[in-house]
Amino acid sequence: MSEQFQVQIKRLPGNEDVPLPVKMSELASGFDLYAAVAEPVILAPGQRALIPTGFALAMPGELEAQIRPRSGLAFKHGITSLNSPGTIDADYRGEVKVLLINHGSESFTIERKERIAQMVFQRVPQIILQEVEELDATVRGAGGFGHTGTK
Ligand SMILES: O=c1ccn([C@H]2C[C@H](O)[C@@H](COP(=O)(O)OP(=O)(O)OP(=O)(O)O)O2)c(=O)[nH]1
Ligand SMILES: [Mg+2]
Repeated sequence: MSEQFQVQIKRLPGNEDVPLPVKMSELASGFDLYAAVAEPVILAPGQRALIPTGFALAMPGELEAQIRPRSGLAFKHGITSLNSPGTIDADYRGEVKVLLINHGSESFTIERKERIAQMVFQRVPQIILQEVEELDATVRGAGGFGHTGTK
């Protein structure tokens, strides 16, 4: 059994009909998120919209939640999360929202209670940034952005 964490979830008023996030298989990484839009939202090609989920979270301080796209929506319709992975900070108590964009060639309608994205919890190590005058030398040095190949 892997490590377990208690994460509190609060359904926001008026969303009793919207399912809370759910794992679709036993070992799924993510909890699928359901749209809590009052009315269907039509996303024309190139358009983006902030989609409410109808819930808020309180998680232990060593965690974050990431909002990731659903690959099926991306593959079939070009619908993805624009700021992927979206970051839900442990101290955020507002409604979790999903920033969707339509990269497809046809309009896509987001209906209430439709599964629009997934939420993966991650451990975030506590980091103390230490300012120094010099960094240690490495073979790579400052090489980056494709310097190891021609493409
Ligand atoms: O996909 C997302 C991304 C963020 N948030 C919420 C939770 C997160 O804790 C907060 C801030 O997100 P972020 O730090 O990415 O945005 P920012 O533009 O830096 O805003 P802020 O100045 O509020 O930190 O917004 C969402 O609900 N969904
Ligand atoms: Mg921020």
